[in-house]
Amino acid sequence: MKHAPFIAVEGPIGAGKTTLATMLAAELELPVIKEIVEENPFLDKFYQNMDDWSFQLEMFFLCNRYKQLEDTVNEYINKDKPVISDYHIYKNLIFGERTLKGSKRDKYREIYHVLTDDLPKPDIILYIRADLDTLMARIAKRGRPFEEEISPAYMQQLIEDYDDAMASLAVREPSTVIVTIDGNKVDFVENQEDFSAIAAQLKELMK
Ligand SMILES: Nc1ncnc2c1ncn2[C@@H]1O[C@H](COP(=O)(O)OP(=O)(O)OP(=O)(O)O)[C@@H](O)[C@H]1O
Ligand SMILES: Nc1nc(=O)c2ncn([C@H]3C[C@H](O)[C@@H](CO)O3)c2[nH]1
Repeated sequence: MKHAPFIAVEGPIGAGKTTLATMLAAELELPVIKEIVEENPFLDKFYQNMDDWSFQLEMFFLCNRYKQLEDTVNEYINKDKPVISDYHIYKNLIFGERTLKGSKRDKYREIYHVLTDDLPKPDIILYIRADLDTLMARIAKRGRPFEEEISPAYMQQLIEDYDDAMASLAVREPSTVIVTIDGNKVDFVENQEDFSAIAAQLKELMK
């Protein structure tokens, strides 16, 4: 790669993004950027009533991620240092298109593009796919109280939205390398060989 890569781990809720990004950062000695979850004042309310709270929540995520991306650009990308993040800012659009309706969705889409279109995007995406049963089990095991309200229908929709979004990103931005990881079969937590294979592939891509 001509410049130090910007790497993002993506996938639906509970796919293992933070887990994998943290493990890869330790293995490859990369700085890691993580989503701030616990301080989000709207998540709890959103899961109880999505229609009432989606705009506040999506705007909160967008503003936070915009700030984090700005910092990442200044601290790493402009200094040609590699970095790994446990999300891609594009996920704002994946969620926003699903949770918002009508004019709020139109306004949000516009704001998303105004804020992010001129900012650097990840060169490499590690996309973790997993089926509904696997994801619901992981979310339950993790046990965040506000996520008890997550319905299988919402999750199934997100799984499909993520597949569509990654396919359209591959067409729109062919220079982005997307590595798809089958999270049902590949177990980077319990199986050292599985983790080593992902780390080796990433090292190769970073050259
Ligand atoms: N391959 C795996 N095998 C078993 N457990 C896993 C695996 N990957 C993640 N987990 C567990 O599943 C839960 C969710 O993982 P994690 O928090 O990394 O997901 P995430 O994709 O970052 O979630 P979110 O979308 O909410 O940010 C955690 O309890 C984690 O320990
Ligand atoms: N609606 C919505 N929009 C987002 O951009 C977004 N990003 C993450 N999440 C949810 C998933 C986990 O519950 C929790 C932690 O990732 O927050 C989101 N929800």
